[in-house]
Amino acid sequence: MAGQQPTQVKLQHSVKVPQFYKTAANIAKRASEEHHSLKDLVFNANKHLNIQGLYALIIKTFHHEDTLERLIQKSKILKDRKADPWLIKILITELLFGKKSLSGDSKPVQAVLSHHDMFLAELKESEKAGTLKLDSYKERDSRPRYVRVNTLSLKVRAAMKMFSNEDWKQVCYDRKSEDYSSFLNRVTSLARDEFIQDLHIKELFIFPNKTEFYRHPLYIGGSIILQDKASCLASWLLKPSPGSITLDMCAAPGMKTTHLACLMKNKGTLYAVDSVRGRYETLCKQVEKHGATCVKTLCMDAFQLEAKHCPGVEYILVDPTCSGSGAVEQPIVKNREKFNASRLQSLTRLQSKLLRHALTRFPDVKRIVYSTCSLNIEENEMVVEDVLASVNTDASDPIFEVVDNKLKCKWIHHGSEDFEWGPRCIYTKPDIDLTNGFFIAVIDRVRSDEKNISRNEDEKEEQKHKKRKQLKESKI
Ligand SMILES: C[S@@+](CC[C@H](N)C(=O)[O-])C[C@H]1O[C@@H](n2cnc3c(N)ncnc32)[C@H](O)[C@@H]1O
Repeated sequence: MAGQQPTQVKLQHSVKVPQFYKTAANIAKRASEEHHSLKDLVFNANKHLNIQGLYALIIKTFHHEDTLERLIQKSKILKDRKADPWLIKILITELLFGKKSLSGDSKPVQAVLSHHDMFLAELKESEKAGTLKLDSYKERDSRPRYVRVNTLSLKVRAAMKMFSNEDWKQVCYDRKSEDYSSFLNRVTSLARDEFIQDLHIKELFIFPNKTEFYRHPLYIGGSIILQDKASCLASWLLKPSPGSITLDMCAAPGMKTTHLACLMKNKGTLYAVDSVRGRYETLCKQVEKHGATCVKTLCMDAFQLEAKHCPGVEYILVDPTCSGSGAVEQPIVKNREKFNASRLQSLTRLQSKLLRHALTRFPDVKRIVYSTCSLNIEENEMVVEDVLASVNTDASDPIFEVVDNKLKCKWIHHGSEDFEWGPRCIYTKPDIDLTNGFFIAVIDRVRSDEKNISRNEDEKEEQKHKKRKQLKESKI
């Protein structure tokens, strides 16, 4: 009997590190060292894995990164071992700050387990000595919790009432006369049982940092959405009118799409496009969950998108893939030079191409919002400058212009003064605005583009001709 035991143990304990941890380590490494967007990497991971759990474990690893590096150094766990340092960090995080257990017979798991007592003792000692350093990463995320009411299923007043019935106390102020700095002071001093309506976006409520809403019935039922204020501002500044035709060119996972549908009161048509299948599927789920019935989703490359796919588009949101350098949950780039050299260039190329496509392919468009969650001028003002210069061929009589936005007097950070129109854009800054870092430019058509219109007329004529020819041929 005793001889059978090892076989049973082997069946339960794999000698391989579970795929979940390997994926987590790989994503953490790429997000940290190459500065890929953490959210993009997680969303694009193998969909058979628990995506939410994966994201949570990586975030926890970043939260504790300083501590983990100290433990690795003190334990010498990596010495004489070929193990991937990120895998070791992920495993220690799971053991100390996550599930608090690890299973399997793989060498990295066994190595981490063999240091368990030492890790615990070390943590205890630093805590006693008061030297348990708070991670810089954790300190950075002092943002409050933003809760956007899905006005397609719940009125703002009704939501206020529901929260008040749950014993939340609403901080009241006069939204018309309040200045932005005093408002920010109110937000920073929210008590644990208080919430406040946002100064700019009336459907947005602000709760204290890290208030848990994932199990709240309003969240589960799709009546509230947990969306950072900076992200809400992009759709809010585009403000498509109800009944209009709008295009969300880089839509997944759909946070801004569902907000746009609310602003349009589900009237008109909102085309929501994304080219990555997995992300597109999430977009469809979000649209359905939040009752955004005016949305038509399209899984396609935005560069293939022409006016015939979404006729009459008046408003366009261009929110492309970016470095995510403004996102608070994004780890600090360790190898900035490597990142700058390789990735920034390809990102800015993609961003310019998408914005140019939005400006030149849709003859009825009157307003475009370009936004990124990056604080790099290369991905923001420089992209806008580059595209406007190529589209406005006659600089003295431009077709498109960056215009002032509704935040003019109630905002602190604007775009760079190195660009004549820079101060008309806005930046949100984590330490000031208590949001993710974001850039938003509102671009209006100020005159029609005759060349483009005539080209479109030509295209229409050509299509009519083709149809007539096909009809003739089918009759013969
Ligand atoms: C920053 S995310 C958009 C976030 C989204 N607007 C939201 O608020 O939830 C950028 C998206 O652009 C998509 N994307 C990138 N290049 C694209 C292209 N050529 N055509 C369509 N979608 C593209 C990516 O798949 C990604 O989902």
